[in-house]
Amino acid sequence: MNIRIGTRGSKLALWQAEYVKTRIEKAGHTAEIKIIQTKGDKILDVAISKIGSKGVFTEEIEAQLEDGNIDIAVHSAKDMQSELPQGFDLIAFTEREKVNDVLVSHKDSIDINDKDNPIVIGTSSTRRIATLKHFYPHIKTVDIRGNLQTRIRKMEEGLCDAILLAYAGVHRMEYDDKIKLELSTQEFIPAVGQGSVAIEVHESIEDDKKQMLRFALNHRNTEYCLRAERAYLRHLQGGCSIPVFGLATLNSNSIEMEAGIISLDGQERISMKLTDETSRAEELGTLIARQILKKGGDKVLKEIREQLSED
Ligand SMILES: NCc1[nH]cc(CCC(=O)O)c1CC(=O)O
Repeated sequence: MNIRIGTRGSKLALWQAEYVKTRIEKAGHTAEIKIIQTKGDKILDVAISKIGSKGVFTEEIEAQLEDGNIDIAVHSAKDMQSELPQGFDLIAFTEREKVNDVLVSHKDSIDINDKDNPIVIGTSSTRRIATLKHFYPHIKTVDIRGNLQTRIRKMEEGLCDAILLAYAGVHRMEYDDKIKLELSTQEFIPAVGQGSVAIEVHESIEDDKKQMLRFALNHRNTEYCLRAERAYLRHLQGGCSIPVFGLATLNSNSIEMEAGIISLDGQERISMKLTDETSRAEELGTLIARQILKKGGDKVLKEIREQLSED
């Protein structure tokens, strides 16, 4: 079989597409990569949250899937909305990379606890900003956009002392030597889906192709975790600009998930941990979401939505 892979053209997106291509080839098939420009790639000077519509990085790719010009689209799982447009589905999740966030810097000494000379951290993620405000209130943050290469340049030009990023992306772009600190997943619980690559298809895909792709690309344990986390996100209706977090892990026969929400100012952080049978991954995600809402998450979520729509 030959699989046509659609992807954005960023370096990280291309790494993901190449990775998927190699896996398909190892399973004895062929694959080719088609780069697709999205609205999000063209508009670089406006905050994503202000471009407006959902799916600024996916619309054009989904159009190609629907028209049958490509068979699959490859995305960072964490960038995928919790509910896809009608007719689209995620059919595989690749084995998850280490899930931590890390501090990347060109400087030798980076001390996140130094209150006398607090470091300035570059990040645009509401989850990371709020988490820093909660656990490290002395730290200042500065907005930083662009791909990893651009962010590192801006940091080196003096915008900030360090940038806060997902280990997975830093490692894939081979900047490991700039990692100065690994944040604990107890404080910095990652974004839903962080570290895994998701395979999207349109429902018109042939069954045998779909099965081959699942066999070649899907990592079962990762899939259970991602299904739990995405169910959590779906129930909260959290988009990528809302500081919610969730991390599921598998033990021998059970799935454990810790998830929560944090107010934009970092003051209120609601989180909880629950365990269930692996086969009940989605129910677990939904249950945690319900409990979080009940524990005050509904109020925090409402506040966040109001604050985000004001700016
Ligand atoms: N939101 C951007 C994004 N989407 C995926 C990754 C890389 C790692 C991953 O796939 O989880 C990143 C960068 C980051 O958050 O540091």
